[in-house]
Amino acid sequence: MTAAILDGRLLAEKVVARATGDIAALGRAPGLATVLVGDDPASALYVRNKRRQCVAVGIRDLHRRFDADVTQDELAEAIRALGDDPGVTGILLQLPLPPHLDADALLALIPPDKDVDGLTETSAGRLALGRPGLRPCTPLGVLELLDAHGATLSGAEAVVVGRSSLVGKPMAQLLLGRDATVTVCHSRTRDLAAVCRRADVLVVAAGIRGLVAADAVKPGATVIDVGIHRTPGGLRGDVDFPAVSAVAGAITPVPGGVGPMTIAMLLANTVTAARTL
Ligand SMILES: Nc1nc(=O)c2c([nH]1)NC[C@@H]1CN(c3ccc(C(=O)N[C@@H](CCC(=O)O)C(=O)O)cc3)C=[N+]21
Repeated sequence: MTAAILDGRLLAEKVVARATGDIAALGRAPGLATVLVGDDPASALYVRNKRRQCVAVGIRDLHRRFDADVTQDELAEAIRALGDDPGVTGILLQLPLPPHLDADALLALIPPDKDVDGLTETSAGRLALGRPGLRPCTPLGVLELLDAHGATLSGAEAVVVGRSSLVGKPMAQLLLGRDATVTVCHSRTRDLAAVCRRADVLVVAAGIRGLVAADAVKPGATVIDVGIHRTPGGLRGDVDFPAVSAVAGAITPVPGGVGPMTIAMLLANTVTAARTL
């Protein structure tokens, strides 16, 4: 079998087109404040892509950049100011931060209704309790990919590999919200391959290159690869793509899978936040 390729670039274009229409209907431009600290090249690249796409759909680009040695207090003051600014409808604090900064304390300063990344305690609590709120972009993008493919989630066996606050945990909760039977695996999971083999829907967000091999995939399963690793041969994911695509029913490529969807859902969340503010 050769798996169907779930094209994240194509689907992202559709989500972006929808956001563009929604912004036109809104009648006023949302404003997204991206906050970048230091000059990690990967973070700088992601933020640049986010800003470029914002501008393309009619979101005002309210970028703030800080040197790597910025103090907690300076950054806190800046985030508070963005929170108070009515022209700022969304705030994204790019992670990771340099080790001397307390990311949780800074995230806590983002007003929940401007939390377009869905990472504040309030947003996480709303998701955990099944209440309306802003959801983290990457898991939301994964759900869009699954829906566009026509994957059945209700009653399905879903396995999530990874338990981060950014992806694994919210992913599991979103899948639960869609009535999947959800198992979460992590670095201490005994016989990872055996658990993964149960999955109809397998979402891999472990941050370990090539972690999931063909023997961890049930024939016909839908495999979503959230990993992203820069190698001499190009970008690779957490899934051994050549081997797994011979077994799976559908699979996301890296690049061109989940990554573009993450940015598209940020734009969608920015529209949602602007509408409710
Ligand atoms: N507060 C916060 N929110 C985030 O959403 C966030 C973050 N911090 N920190 C880092 C991760 C990573 N992330 C990606 C976004 C887009 C691509 C993306 O567009 N990837 C392209 C390839 C781009 C490339 O060439 O590197 C693709 O997969 O096709 C990848 C990764 C968002 N993150």
